[in-house]
Amino acid sequence: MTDITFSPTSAIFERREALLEEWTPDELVGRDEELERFHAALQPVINGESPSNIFLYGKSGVGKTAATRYLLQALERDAEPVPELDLHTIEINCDGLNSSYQVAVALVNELRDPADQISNTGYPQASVYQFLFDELDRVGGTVLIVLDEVDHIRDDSLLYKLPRARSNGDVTDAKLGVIGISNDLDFRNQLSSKVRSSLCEKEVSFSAYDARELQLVLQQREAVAFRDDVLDDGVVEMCAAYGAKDSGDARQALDLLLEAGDLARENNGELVTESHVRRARQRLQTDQVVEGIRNYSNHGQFVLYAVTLLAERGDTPARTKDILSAYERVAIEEGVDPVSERSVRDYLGELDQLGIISSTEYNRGKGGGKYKEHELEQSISSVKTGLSELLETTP
Ligand SMILES: Nc1ncnc2c1ncn2[C@@H]1O[C@H](COP(=O)(O)OP(=O)(O)OP(=O)(O)O)[C@@H](O)[C@H]1O
Repeated sequence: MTDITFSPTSAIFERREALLEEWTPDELVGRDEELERFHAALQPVINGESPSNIFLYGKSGVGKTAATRYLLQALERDAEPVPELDLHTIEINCDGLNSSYQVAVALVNELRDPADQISNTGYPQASVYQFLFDELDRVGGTVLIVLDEVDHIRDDSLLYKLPRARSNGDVTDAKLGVIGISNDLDFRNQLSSKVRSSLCEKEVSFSAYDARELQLVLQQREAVAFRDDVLDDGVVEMCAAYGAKDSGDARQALDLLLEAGDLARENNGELVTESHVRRARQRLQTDQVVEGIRNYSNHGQFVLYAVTLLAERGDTPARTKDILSAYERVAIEEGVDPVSERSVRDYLGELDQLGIISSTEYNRGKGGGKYKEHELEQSISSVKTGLSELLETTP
């Protein structure tokens, strides 16, 4: 291998990390309405009253976690000089902690000394709850517990117990407030009414970002992340417009700006242009497609592989019956029983919906019947990258 060297390049970025997920801005822009309602719901805390339980919901990347951290930091700062207020906040992400039991253990451990932690098994549920209530009383004062991705908890016993702990007399010395956060818009409706009424005393819904709000978010990061005047006119507006059209997710809009900056840097450019944004978007979409295929069911992947084989031979667009025969050969080679024709049609429908293939229906007129033709919507190489794990095991 020839000598490879790395030398720092600094024409584009000033602080690239300001575009990464972990970076927390000092000020949260574009969320005025949400912040106002959330702020009002937290007001009892600073008044020394019992906190309300608050439920935040909205799609992914709309600033729920960021808003929570931002407001709780401000609340902690303003509570500090108030002598009669002793405020504690705890944040737990419930992703990966799938039961009330596991979340309760995580909360106990968060409140306890590192030397005094408990394990995830071996105690009856009631004992773990008792540990938790004891810890809360020991800490005392006002305790706000943030349960991010709360919809990952499969049973609702903790969600019933915790918000009512004080009124039920389980906790006497601490004033407790639960802040539940969820991306799953159905979660709230699926809760039993008794859980809903206590967990969701105050609700704050977070709307998807529109293009104007995304522009504010991006401009705030641009000022920190990029060198002066490196972004060409229209770059921020374009990222914001794509972001609003795709999903209204700030994370995706920030990723797009980062990828555009990376592309400009890879090309040794001195400016990030709209053309970089377009290419960055294509790259990110390809990444998403590859990821989508990777996580797709086995038979779905076999059907897609059949379409890919036909595409490689130049036989696409192909009719459903031809894909069906190709799929059956693939399944047999893989040593699995093929699924029914009906299921293959369903997979083709799903792949069309996902934008991985495109399907067109033809009608041959009277007596001729209808038929469909399918072809890949994505490049053969990105589809094969997505199918790579399957292809590795194909004899
Ligand atoms: N208004 C904003 N101003 C600045 N950055 C923001 C804003 N909203 C979101 N972000 C950034 O976008 C990313 C995603 O935001 P956040 O994690 O708060 O979303 P969320 O609604 O909690 O969704 P998820 O559950 O998917 O995390 C974070 O990096 C965050 O810093």
